[in-house]
Amino acid sequence: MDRRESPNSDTVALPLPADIPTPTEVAGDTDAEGTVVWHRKHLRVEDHRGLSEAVGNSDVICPLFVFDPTFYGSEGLACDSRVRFLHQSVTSLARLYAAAPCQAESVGTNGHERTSETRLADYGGSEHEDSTLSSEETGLTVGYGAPAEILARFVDRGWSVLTMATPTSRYGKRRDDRVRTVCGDAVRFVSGDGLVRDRDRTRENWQSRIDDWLTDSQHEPDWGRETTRLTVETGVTPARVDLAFDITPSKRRVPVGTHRKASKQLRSFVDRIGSYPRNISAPQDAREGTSGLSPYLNFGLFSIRQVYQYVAENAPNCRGREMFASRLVWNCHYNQKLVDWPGWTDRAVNPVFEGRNEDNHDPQLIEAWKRGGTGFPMVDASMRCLRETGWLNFRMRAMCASFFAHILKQPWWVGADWYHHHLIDSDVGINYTQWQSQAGLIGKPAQRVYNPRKQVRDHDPDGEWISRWVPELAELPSQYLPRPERTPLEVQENCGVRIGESYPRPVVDFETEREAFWSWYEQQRPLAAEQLGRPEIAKRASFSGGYEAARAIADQYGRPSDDTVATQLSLSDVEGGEPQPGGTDPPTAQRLGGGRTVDGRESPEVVDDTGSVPTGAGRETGEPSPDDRDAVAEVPESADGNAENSESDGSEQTSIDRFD
Ligand SMILES: Cc1cc2nc3c(=O)[nH]c(=O)nc-3n(C[C@H](O)[C@H](O)[C@H](O)COP(=O)(O)OP(=O)(O)OC[C@H]3O[C@@H](n4cnc5c(N)ncnc54)[C@H](O)[C@@H]3O)c2cc1C
Repeated sequence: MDRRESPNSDTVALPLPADIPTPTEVAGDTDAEGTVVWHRKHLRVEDHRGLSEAVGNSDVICPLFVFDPTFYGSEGLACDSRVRFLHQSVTSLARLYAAAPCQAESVGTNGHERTSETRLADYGGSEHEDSTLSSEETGLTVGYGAPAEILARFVDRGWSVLTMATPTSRYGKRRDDRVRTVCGDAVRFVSGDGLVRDRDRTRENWQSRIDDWLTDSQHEPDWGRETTRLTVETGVTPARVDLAFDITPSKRRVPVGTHRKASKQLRSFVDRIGSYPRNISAPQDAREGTSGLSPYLNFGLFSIRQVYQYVAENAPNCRGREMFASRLVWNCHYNQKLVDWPGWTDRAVNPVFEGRNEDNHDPQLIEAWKRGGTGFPMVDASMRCLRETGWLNFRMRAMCASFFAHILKQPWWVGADWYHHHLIDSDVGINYTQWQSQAGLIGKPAQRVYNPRKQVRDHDPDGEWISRWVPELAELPSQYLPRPERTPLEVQENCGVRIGESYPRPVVDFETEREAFWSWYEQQRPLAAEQLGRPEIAKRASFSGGYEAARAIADQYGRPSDDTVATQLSLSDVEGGEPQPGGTDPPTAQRLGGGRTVDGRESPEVVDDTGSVPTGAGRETGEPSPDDRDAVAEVPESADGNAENSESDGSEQTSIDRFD
């Protein structure tokens, strides 16, 4: 296993068929049923529906994790620091299984030598951060190879396979399809994450479904049934894979992937949840002030529900608790989008915007953005922080994405892939959907454009954050940080910071590019809105307000009906004639409470299901606009009460008035 010569994804290394005993052999009972619990992302033993069902219905279980070579080759977009986090998490999971209170059997690869003992549970998890595991410490079978081929070997030996469904795209989707093909009825993907998969119109009553799921009892394995757990000792361990692929993490301050650390992080966050609302926006406050749970949630060391319920039971009733809970719902909301349309990673959700900025592709601008050399200090500090630590708060992620797409005018997916590579918490369901949203590819009537200079004044007025990440600006008096290029030469001389030499001038003119974007977006808006009126595009966009929300935008902002036919024809050209998923059902009326509608009529009613205060048409369409509540709360209000427009150099987002 060498990273430079990564094995073909069809390679099956371990375990070999001869290593796998049948359930009957393990249990010593001819009627014994055995289930492989295949872990992919939900790396935990609590609130895990697949595991609970397996323990409830089988005599023998075999928890399995497969290291898939594909993720270590060209399709593996993760940086080494995230790979290391995964390896630590798998190790920690193996230790949790080893401590599970069940009869434990293990077979070695050299001739079925069997050991057996009963272990006691210690669900606190281990402190160990290294990925080495002695045979006593592991209760997890670890394979290396193409998952479908490894699972098929278990199926051939009489095992069934249970796994938790996860929102996937690209390779993950192909892998799961292949597993279904190869294993047939022997494999079941169970939905245990609150997302809706069992209906076409997934957004109908979505909020009440998710509320029910969040407050419902957790799935707990009933170990008292005397289930036997089998471990096939394959010789593959996270440490070995780490070594074989020469995983060399270079980031600093990366969280450690163990269940114990995850629990500590959650407990410590609950102690400081009261100050969460005021720590969200400024990047230096957010580092310690938000929960820091995203990598643990992404790899599933906790379920969203476990965190939600722990906070509900242990945190004081305060605004911070409410805001945090709404963000857990956003996690589900964005992941539901990926369930509804796996194309989010590759194509613009609104066909009007397919290919947006591809003609402008400029490797030098992209490089300046990636390395933090754009001449906009807040962007540069954020991009350097991302590369060095693998984390940024929401506002800085959104600002850099907005800057990349609207001001540098570069293809959104290049930026999204860069985030996906560097973020320790990269969750395909959130990262790519957020990118498309920030890059304006959905076609919502109002589109936010962050102003990086305003962000300096609002969130780093003393330059603490900027000095840390852009040390060449540390000596520049802080009043010049929003626009270093306007620093008088005399001041530059005195402080020793030469703009254009030690720090770059802006790579583009912000105001010109923003104006160009606004007028372009204004032109595109009717076309984009009209597309949202098509059921298949509404399904893709997956607004929390469902089809009705998308239809409402189409009705209010789409072209007059006379133009509709011509527009649809030209738009299908834009789409390149690709097949459209979904049917053509007209939207049905939906009651969601609230009573206001986009066009002022009575029903259908739509609701903002996150409890946030969305901007522009978001509020009207039921599409949550993450972070807006905080943006509004934290920007001082101007005399006219319009918080967003209080800056002299223009607002950070297009106002809805601009379009009306
Ligand atoms: C362009 C862009 C890309 C993003 N990519 C990711 C990603 O890959 N993975 C990821 O977890 N978050 C992503 N986010 C959302 C958000 O920035 C992070 O969830 C948050 O910064 C993680 O830190 P935390 O756990 O301390 O957050 P907290 O504020 O403590 O939030 C708690 C949890 O709520 C969820 N959450 C918070 N904000 C959001 C949001 N806006 N949308 C959806 N869920 C949210 C996350 O699971 C998070 O861990 C992205 C945001 C943007 C603008």
